[in-house]
Amino acid sequence: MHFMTALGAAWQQRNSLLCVGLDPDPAKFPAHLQGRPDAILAFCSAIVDATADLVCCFKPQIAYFAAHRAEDQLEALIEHIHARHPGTPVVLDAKRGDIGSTAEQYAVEAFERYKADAITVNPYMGRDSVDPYLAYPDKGVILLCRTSNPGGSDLQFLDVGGLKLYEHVARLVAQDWNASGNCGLVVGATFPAEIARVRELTGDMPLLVPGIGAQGGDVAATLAAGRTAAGTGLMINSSRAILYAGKGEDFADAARQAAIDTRDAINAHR
Ligand SMILES: O=c1ccn([C@@H]2O[C@H](COP(=O)(O)O)[C@@H](O)[C@H]2O)c(=O)[nH]1
Repeated sequence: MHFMTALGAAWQQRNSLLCVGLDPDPAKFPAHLQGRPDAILAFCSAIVDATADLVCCFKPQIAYFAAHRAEDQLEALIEHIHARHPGTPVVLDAKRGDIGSTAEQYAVEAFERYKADAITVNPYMGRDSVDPYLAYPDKGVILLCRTSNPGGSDLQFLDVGGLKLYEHVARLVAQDWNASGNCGLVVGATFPAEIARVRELTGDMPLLVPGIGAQGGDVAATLAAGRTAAGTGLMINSSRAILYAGKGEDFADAARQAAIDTRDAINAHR
């Protein structure tokens, strides 16, 4: 199924714009999982099973798996999501960016090895570095635009001929790169004014919005700036605030409650 079709269905059927980010840090795992060789998979699967009915997508961040030589557990986790929670899109947060021949390998890794439904990509090496991902028309290609970190302003706020660089990226992607209708953009919840500007430039393009929860982004301002007329258009990510809501054996129940609270806080402003 096309990523955008699956995302649209998840928004409607789950009545949720919440994306749960899967950033497993073994140092923060509850004691009973510590030391298990499959701890990352066990932790993430429990979070997924506890929250799947509350989300429009999951976003595993590849660094948290690769850093612990746990790519096999990432593969198994995505297989688990597709098998147990069909119709739940998986956005692989990899922020890839390289010349075309290398990008082809990254695209195979994301879409064929991991079977992700979408990937985050850094657009700053230009169109030919993104084409290998766009060549999979059913897969989502979510390009960094206005990132949530303070240092994002160093480059993304530069003036490039009357527009800020992030505005240029938003317009370029919306008007040129999105021929297959499979592009989205990353815009941080920490910058609601820029969410509004990106929404203005891109129509109803889906926006992946990290930065609520641990980074302190404002939910109400995010919704006011970024929701579409249909009250959707956003994948609002929270990772640490949900994953580590509890520290004990009931960590998945605590994560579920945190996800319910976050989904409801988002829905209160749709
Ligand atoms: O601009 C960006 C792009 C990506 N991220 C990623 O989102 C999550 C945020 O985690 P929290 O614990 O909810 O802060 C993480 O995987 C980042 O790599 C981002 O924060 N900002």
